[in-house]
Amino acid sequence: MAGTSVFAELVDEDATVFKFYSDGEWKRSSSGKFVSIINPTTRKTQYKVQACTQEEVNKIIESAKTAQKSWAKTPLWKRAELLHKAAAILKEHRAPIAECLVKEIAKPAKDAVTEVVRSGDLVSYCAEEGVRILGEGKFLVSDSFPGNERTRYCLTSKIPLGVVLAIPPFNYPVNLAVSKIAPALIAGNSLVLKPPTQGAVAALHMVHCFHLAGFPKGLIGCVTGKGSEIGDFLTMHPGVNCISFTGGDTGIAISKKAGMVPLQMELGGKDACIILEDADLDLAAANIVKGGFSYSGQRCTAVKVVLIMESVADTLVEKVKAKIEKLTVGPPEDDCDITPVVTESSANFIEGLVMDAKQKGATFCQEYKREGNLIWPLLLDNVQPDMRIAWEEPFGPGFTCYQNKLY
Ligand SMILES: NC(=O)C1=CN([C@@H]2O[C@H](COP(=O)(O)OP(=O)(O)OC[C@H]3O[C@@H](n4cnc5c(N)ncnc54)[C@H](OP(=O)(O)O)[C@@H]3O)[C@@H](O)[C@H]2O)C=CC1
Ligand SMILES: O=C(O)[C@H](O)COP(=O)(O)O
Repeated sequence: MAGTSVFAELVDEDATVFKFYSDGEWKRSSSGKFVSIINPTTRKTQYKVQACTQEEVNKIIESAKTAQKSWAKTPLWKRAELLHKAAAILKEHRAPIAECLVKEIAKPAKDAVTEVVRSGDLVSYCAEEGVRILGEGKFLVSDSFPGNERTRYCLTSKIPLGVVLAIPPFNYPVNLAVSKIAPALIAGNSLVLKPPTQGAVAALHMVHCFHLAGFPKGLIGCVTGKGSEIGDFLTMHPGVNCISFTGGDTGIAISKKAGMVPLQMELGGKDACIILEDADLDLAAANIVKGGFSYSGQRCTAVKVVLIMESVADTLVEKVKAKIEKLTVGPPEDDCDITPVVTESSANFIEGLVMDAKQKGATFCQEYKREGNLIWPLLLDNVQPDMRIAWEEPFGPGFTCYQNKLY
């Protein structure tokens, strides 16, 4: 269970509020304020995390700055060894972390376990690749450019940036956090994590696995609080040397405010699947449904638009409809295919796109159905360019649009 056994020190005495991680210790915020994490299925408060203050953010960044100096001098093999250890601990404790993913973001139970295991594998992969890539350098000579003799030599090697700020989104709070943490650490940087509010408790458990692995004090910090409240303070902080962000339009705002630090931005999208006349339609239908509806469409890689050649469109739509009928809809604990979307505001946003499409004449292949945050899978045919859903990212169960006339 979350916050028990090796994770007991993450929670306060009454086991409801999770602490933040600073200078190698789990702490309560002096703010005395908390952020509630609402279970998308029950729509009740599941956990609470600390609403950290600006002073606490300053302290975490200061510790990260100090710790990074000696970490940069730590041999590569030693950095890799610690990462492999963290990966093993993460995988060993997959059950309680997966439970958090089920409760915080309604990820289907099996997929939640997969996310944690995959995260462990990614940490090990980064450790291995890091040893190879960072161990390499380049030797350049000067006579490659006209007019120059071979009288000068240049050696290049990769050096760390310093303090990396990592901000992942809710849909993979563990996997998209370690995909920032592991590369940053193996390269000799320190790391400050601001997890998404929905998914913060899973992320805190993951951070504890790095703590248990024995990383130096202060090298990793984890600050909790609403992005809208502490986000600007973090992203504009002079102690931050690099920002790695994954999420939606928030990334555009961060890019404008962040100033002269390297930015890594993985933002939203509108992924298209193109079906040609000679396609294997059974295979295409299976992949469209998998791509469009896994984790209820809340993946940046989800299939969101399908462009089909007119001659095969009707046959393919029928095949996709038949597969949609077989999807199970319900709570993540039952490992249903379609589970509640992450927040009520996400569900409202999705509903807004659907109603706009309805008003403008899209064909509904199923009846639209919603209960709380749970939205039944829906396929819209004959979507036209003036409909919002043709362009905006629903981040919800399917809404794969068939634009028969676009080919
Ligand atoms: N390209 C890619 O690889 C991927 C892209 N995505 C995209 O992510 C989006 C869904 O994720 P979602 O979590 O809703 O995205 P958001 O952009 O809403 O949030 C992402 C992160 O930013 C934080 N945040 C919010 N406001 C600020 C701020 N002012 N400054 C700094 N940080 C802030 C959030 O914290 P808090 O939760 O506290 O608000 C969260 O941790 C979709 O658009 C999807 O396409 C998702 C996965 C992969
Ligand atoms: O960014 C995302 O949404 C995830 O990285 C998607 O990963 P997947 O396509 O492997 O599920």
